[in-house]
Amino acid sequence: MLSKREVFDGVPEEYLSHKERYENAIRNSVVAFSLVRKMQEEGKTSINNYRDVVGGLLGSSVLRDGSPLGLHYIMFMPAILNQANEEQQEKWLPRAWNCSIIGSYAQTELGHGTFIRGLETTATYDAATKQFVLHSPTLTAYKWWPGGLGQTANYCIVVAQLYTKGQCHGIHSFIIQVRDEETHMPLPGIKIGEIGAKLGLNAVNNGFLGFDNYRIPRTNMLMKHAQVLEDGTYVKSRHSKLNYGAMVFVRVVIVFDMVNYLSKAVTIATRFSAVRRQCQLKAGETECQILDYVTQQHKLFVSIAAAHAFRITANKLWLTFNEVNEQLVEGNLQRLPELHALACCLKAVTTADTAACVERCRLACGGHGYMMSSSLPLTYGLVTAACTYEGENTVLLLQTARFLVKTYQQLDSKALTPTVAYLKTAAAERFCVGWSNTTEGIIRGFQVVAMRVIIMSTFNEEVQEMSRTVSPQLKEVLHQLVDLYCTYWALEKLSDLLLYTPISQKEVESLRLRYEETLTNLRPNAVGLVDAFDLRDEMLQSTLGSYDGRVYERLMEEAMKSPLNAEPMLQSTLGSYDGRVYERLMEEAMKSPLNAEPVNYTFHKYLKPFMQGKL
Ligand SMILES: CCCCC/C=C/C(=O)SCCNC(=O)CCNC(=O)[C@H](O)C(C)(C)COP(=O)(O)OP(=O)(O)OC[C@H]1O[C@@H](n2cnc3c(N)ncnc32)[C@H](O)[C@@H]1OP(=O)(O)O
Ligand SMILES: Cc1cc2nc3c(=O)[nH]c(=O)nc-3n(C[C@H](O)[C@H](O)[C@H](O)COP(=O)(O)OP(=O)(O)OC[C@H]3O[C@@H](n4cnc5c(N)ncnc54)[C@H](O)[C@@H]3O)c2cc1C
Repeated sequence: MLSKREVFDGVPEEYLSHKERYENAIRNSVVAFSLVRKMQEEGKTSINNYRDVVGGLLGSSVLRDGSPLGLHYIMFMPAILNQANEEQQEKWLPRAWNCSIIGSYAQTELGHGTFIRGLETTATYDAATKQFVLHSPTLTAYKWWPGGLGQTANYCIVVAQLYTKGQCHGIHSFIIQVRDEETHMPLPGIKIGEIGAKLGLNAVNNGFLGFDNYRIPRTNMLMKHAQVLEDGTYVKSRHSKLNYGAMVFVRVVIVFDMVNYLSKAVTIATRFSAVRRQCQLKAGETECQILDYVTQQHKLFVSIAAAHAFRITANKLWLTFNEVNEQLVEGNLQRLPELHALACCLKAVTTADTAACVERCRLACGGHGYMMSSSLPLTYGLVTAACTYEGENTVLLLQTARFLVKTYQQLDSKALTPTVAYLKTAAAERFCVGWSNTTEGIIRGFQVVAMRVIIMSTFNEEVQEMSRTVSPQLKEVLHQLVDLYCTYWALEKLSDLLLYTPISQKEVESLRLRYEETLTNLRPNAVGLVDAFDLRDEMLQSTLGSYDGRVYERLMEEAMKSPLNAEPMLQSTLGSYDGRVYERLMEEAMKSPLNAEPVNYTFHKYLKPFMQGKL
């Protein structure tokens, strides 16, 4: 539906100013998300399947550098669903769902991201007026990063330290209006703006937000789990981490996003490698397709396998997420720590691997991969952001490690849930069972090492299952992909396997041979495998990766669109000699042209009619 709409104006985004990019993004987002509303009216989408619909739109080329409306769907609505009581959901969800209000999620502050218990924003209950007073006591307490908050959202979920009857009860969430619904002007007591240009996601309109003793009604605290009664009495949640549910949801969604980005990148690089010819094996011969070089296959094929492995794992994670949430509704919190550990681990592993794979795809395209028109630099900008947002990867891996160590310590006393059941056998098998160079053998080795096993065994099990119903030819290719994924990681993580399993030098050598043979066996199907991702040219938006292979013609056509470039400046807000990091970040943010006016014209022209259902 999107590709039939007139959303592109023909000028590559790279040549637009920061402000124009925002304005373009609002226009395109309104067109794209009005489709969600249309599908909703036609009964084609509901709150239950909107992950697919919204995920698809956000991953589409129309919103190729992100969307200022993304957070509204990805975090604002899920936070209301997860943290608001029934009455609050009835009040806010219909308005959010039809976009008559647009929201963001404001948790991170200028001085605090990972350690959320250390947030500085306060929400102090005033029983006399039945209001909370929101305040940012310092510069480092300013909210910093929330998507769409700069000039787009008029509401947001704010995470703040709750004070009542003189006591702090830790961080809680509040729904807060930041702009007037009619004029879109910031409300008194609210200081709001955009944080400025970034490595990628420049259309997202990430914002900052400060409060000057700003008052909201008591009922704007999200009270599904913990409550503040009218007289200021605090009622505790049955589990302090239930309020973190929206973060867990987004971590699951991110795994799906990575499948999308990885399949795009590897489609572009594989198609290009079939077109590109470089070097002669013998003088006078035609130059070779670079896809025929084993080194090139080594760069690319693991990404094809990983895209399938991640998709299968994402689906399984989604099922687990829904199962555990159903149990939470029934009051059973037993699997919450497992879900948290799984979501942290898979978000971290898939974003880190995707970022590495996308960069390899870019390098695999040589100089042309460095062109913005290849779409690979932009894709890298998007995936590397995911290594940081929604929980920095190292920190998330430490959360999973904490859960694994705790589980391991209780191995004999506790029944293990399916995703960690391998710990029991792995502990018993360590060094006792010999090494085997088969897929199952490698998985067993990784169970001992306890790394990446989730993804690998899920991929293997699912392919075994599929093999029962598909043609022998397809079965063979699917098994080659699983083999490739497992042998690749066995060779990458040799030091772990050498430390913790009895793998021998001879077995390592034969593993290398097996890996190279699998690359060669996959070569004839490489282009077919990426075609099978079924990504339309309009979605890829790449000069290198289009289906028809007109790489050189497209590169020239794109080059012809270039105006003269302004010279870039080399400056850093973070690294100056005087250490005025936060002051400089704020000074730079204030230079953003978007902050020069309190309301951008796109609000009146697009957002407001959209929010009022007139578009
Ligand atoms: C298109 C996509 C757009 C995406 C836009 C991006 C949006 C954002 O980035 S929003 C901001 C996201 N921010 C973060 O993700 C912050 C990361 N930090 C955290 O999640 C947490 O602070 C933490 C997990 C690193 C630690 O939390 P903390 O409260 O300090 O934890 P404690 O040390 O007090 O307790 C640890 C205890 O709690 C368990 N736990 C932590 N989180 C959860 C959870 N979500 N669910 C269940 N359990 C959780 C943890 O496992 C520990 O348990 P025990 O070992 O039993 O003590
Ligand atoms: C593109 C983008 C969009 C975002 N969107 C939003 C949004 O919509 N809403 C929102 O609220 N936030 C948002 N964020 C903020 C994001 O959630 C944080 O940046 C993220 O949680 C990491 O926190 P930080 O920046 O404070 O990093 P830090 O925690 O300061 O990390 C810096 C370094 O310290 C290390 N480190 C930190 N703690 C530990 C530890 N305990 N042990 C070992 N190492 C540690 C990290 O590994 C990292 O190497 C966004 C960020 C980005 C980049």
